[in-house]
Amino acid sequence: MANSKFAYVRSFELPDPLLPSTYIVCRLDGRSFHKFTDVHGFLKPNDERGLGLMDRAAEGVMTELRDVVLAFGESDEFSFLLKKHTTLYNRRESKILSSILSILTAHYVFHWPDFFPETKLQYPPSFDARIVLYPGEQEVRDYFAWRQADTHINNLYNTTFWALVQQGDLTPTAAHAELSGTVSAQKHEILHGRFGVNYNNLPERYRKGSVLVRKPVNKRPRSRQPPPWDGTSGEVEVLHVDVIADEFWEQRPWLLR
Ligand SMILES: Nc1nc2c(ncn2[C@@H]2O[C@H](COP(=O)(O)OP(=O)(O)OP(=O)(O)O)[C@@H](O)[C@H]2O)c(=O)[nH]1
Ligand SMILES: [Mg+2]
Repeated sequence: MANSKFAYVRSFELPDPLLPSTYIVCRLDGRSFHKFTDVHGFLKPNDERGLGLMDRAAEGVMTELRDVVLAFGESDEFSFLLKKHTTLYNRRESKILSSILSILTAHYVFHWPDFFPETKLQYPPSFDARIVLYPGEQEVRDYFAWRQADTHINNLYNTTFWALVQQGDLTPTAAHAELSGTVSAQKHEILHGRFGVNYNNLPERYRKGSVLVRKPVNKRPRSRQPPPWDGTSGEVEVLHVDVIADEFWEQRPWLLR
């Protein structure tokens, strides 16, 4: 057969399965979003439209890939958690990573006009992605706590920085110098004392990031047999929770099953 002479090249395609019974987390991050947000006139430090669009794109991922049970987003990044025993694409790393990446990017572009009706896309935005495997529940909990701590730290810094620049008329260099070595209480004090801003009254989405949670199936099966179900319904809920810590996971045990 004509084909057989060439078919050996297939053997160069190596399998890339992710370890079974581990938690798969895929994190995406906007490529050069410093420039992208500047070119498209995003408000500083937080643009409600931009963050809403990221949430919408992440929801697209969760709608298309039912095994994604949780997502957390801040700034230009989103992390997706797949259910522990997922068999999506036979757990092939490249398939899972590239699918999540392209679904999010496509939704970001597709929904752009809904969030930025007045702003034409000047060039195609893109994202990078990585997959990390976590062996147990504790690492998964700590992972999301880590990302959310990052949100708190960055947002407090950025909010104070831009208040000093925009309202305090400091140069960016002077604002950086003023904030250098300050702890969070001092930043709260600068915001409150000098600009009358109570940080805790800023929108939750800015301070806490966005959490997208797959809702559980509510229906009880007729028979006593456990249903052959994957533990999740299709519905996705968008939350802005204080801390993604113990209580959060205990209230939603299906996420780590
Ligand atoms: N003005 C504005 N900028 C934002 C907003 N969200 C994200 N950004 C920008 O996006 C950047 C995200 O940080 P990084 O991911 O570290 O930087 P990056 O330029 O995307 O660089 P790479 O990720 O390394 O490609 C921030 O530094 C901001 O410049 C927003 O709501 N408003
Ligand atoms: Mg980035």
